[in-house]
Amino acid sequence: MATDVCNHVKVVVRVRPINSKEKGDDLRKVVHVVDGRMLIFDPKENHISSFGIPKVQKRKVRVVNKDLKFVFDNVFGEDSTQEEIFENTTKGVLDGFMIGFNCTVFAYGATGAGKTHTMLGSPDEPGVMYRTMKELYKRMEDDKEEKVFEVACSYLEVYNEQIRDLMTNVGPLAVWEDDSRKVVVRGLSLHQPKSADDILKALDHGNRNRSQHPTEMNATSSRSHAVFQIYLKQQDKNAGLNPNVCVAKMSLIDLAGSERASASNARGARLWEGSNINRSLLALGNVINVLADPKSKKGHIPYRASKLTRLLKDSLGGNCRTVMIANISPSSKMYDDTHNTLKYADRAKQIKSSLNSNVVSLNSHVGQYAVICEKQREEVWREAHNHESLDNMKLDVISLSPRLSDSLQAIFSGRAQIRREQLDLERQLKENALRQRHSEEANQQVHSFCAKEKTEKATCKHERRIASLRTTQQHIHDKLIEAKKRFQNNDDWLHRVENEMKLLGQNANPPEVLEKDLYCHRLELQVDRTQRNAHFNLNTARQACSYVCLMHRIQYAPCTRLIACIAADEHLCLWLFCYRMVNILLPAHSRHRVVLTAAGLAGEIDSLENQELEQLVLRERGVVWADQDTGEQCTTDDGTSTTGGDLVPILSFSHLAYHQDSPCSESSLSPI
Ligand SMILES: Nc1ncnc2c1ncn2[C@@H]1O[C@H](COP(=O)(O)OP(=O)(O)OP(=O)(O)O)[C@@H](O)[C@H]1O
Repeated sequence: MATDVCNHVKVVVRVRPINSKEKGDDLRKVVHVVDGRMLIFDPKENHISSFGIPKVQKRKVRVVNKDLKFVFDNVFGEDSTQEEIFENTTKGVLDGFMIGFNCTVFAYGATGAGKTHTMLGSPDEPGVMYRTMKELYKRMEDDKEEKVFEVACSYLEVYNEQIRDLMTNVGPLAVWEDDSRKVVVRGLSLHQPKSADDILKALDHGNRNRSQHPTEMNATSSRSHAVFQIYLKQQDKNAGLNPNVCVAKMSLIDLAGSERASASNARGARLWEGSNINRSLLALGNVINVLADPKSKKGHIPYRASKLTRLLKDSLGGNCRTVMIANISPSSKMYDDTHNTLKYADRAKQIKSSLNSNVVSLNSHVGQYAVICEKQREEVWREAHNHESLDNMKLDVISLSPRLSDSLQAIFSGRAQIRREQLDLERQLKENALRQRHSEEANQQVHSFCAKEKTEKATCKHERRIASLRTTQQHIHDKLIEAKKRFQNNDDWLHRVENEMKLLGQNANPPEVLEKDLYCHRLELQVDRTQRNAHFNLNTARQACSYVCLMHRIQYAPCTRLIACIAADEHLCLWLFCYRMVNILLPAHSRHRVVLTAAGLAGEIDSLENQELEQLVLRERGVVWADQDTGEQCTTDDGTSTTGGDLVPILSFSHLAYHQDSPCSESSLSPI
């Protein structure tokens, strides 16, 4: 179903009716709609209709007929209705949207060709935006028994390469990509309409803020690209423990007119405006060209060339279902513009996109998604540093610095993500080891105290459990290896960016601003790591203590006094430490209270308290280990000695099975 809904970019053409300005002696129709899919541009004599005047006399403007045949997914003639347009464009796209695909519908065409009429319409004849929302609300209502929906929308314009929130009339706003490479406009307001009519009001409100100026072709010409975005989050109501959450974005875009500045006789500010419009439309065209070119390897898609293409990055060719509505006038007055629009639309028709639904199973595919994210981030990097542009342009600090800065941002957020995953996997490994050990212990105890029939049964159960735990362990190991590889890739990528930074600076020194950027990222990562390690240590400490207490039949409760000082980054020492503390310290002293302190555990224990605790620990260590041969040594079951640095025996838990050798073995067997 999904591939059916989403296997190509749909391109439709809408021909608007001739208006009064286009009815003149020297004008004629240059578009002949053959049927619902085909039109002829600048047709030969026999197709030409010349507004009721004998055509032969009226053919003054163009001598040569191009007679170009264009085929599109749909061609709508002059008398097409708003309803028809909606039914054949966005309505179909809504099917994909409802199952989690990003969707984009945009109206392209010269000034006065009918884009705003198509997208927005009028109160009497509402356009695609309103009808889409109405249909969306209807579908949500139909599905409300099975799903929980949340809708939000935003409305912005891109005017003179600046983004402005049309709902709040605030701007300029910055566009960037978040960790998962979703396009985000910083500071853009999101609204939660209750009904489609709310939307109509919001659109009306937003449009009053839109940049409009009269042009020769249109008295109320929109000089900006208006982007209306709808975000839909849905979740199955009855999906049990594994609910599918799906968030999709639909962008409905009324582009600014694509006319050439020379044709529109623009001057001054209007000329500047026009050149910005054309620049972004040209950038959009270039993106479409690359996406449409079957020979292109799609290595570099120039999304970054304009604000518009940056905004549409996840709306063209990527994980997105796209409909382009090309609006044209049938009049020869707009001959060149119409021809250009048709060529543009024809090009867009070639885009083939491979789509993925945004449905994410909450507890699966995380690793897979992380891999995809990494790949995508690398793509950003490549895009930002494509070699052609580096060779051709002199290294320009002003233009390249922001790109490198973006790359650093992407690299470090990827890095933090991988680190978090690694830490989580390590924790899972620990837990798994703990469970295996626990099972071993339980089995041993059954063997020591129970009758033969019971031991056989217990062994069987134990073996099954161990087998399953080992499988899980292997699985976690694999994931760790995979995370390691991703970290390596991230590292390579960072080195490349660092080299670029050096190239960009002088005497192999990166520009100061980038160096600071890099330093800040490293610092952030370090803080993040320390905090996570501290939490990790704390949790591990709790588990270790409860486990060790369990083994020694000590009640693990707040009233138990065990002092464990855990050095950040050395969580493995913890096992040794807890073991010693419980095994050695407890029986020798009557104070039994668990105090867990982790270095760097900011916020939980202030430094004074920390110091006091450390001193207390050291004092107690001195007392406890005065009994031992050497300060930090303890004897394991096989007679070898371990230190804090020699962690293998600790990790194998071998010493725990032999607590009878320890000074506290007897007392530890009886609850305190
Ligand atoms: N299909 C149509 N049926 C009837 N009137 C139309 C149609 N398309 C456009 N018009 C009318 O033509 C005029 C110009 O249309 P519109 O403002 O939609 O053009 P546009 O492409 O958005 O122009 P611009 O880029 O300058 O904003 C408007 O008065 C509009 O009502």
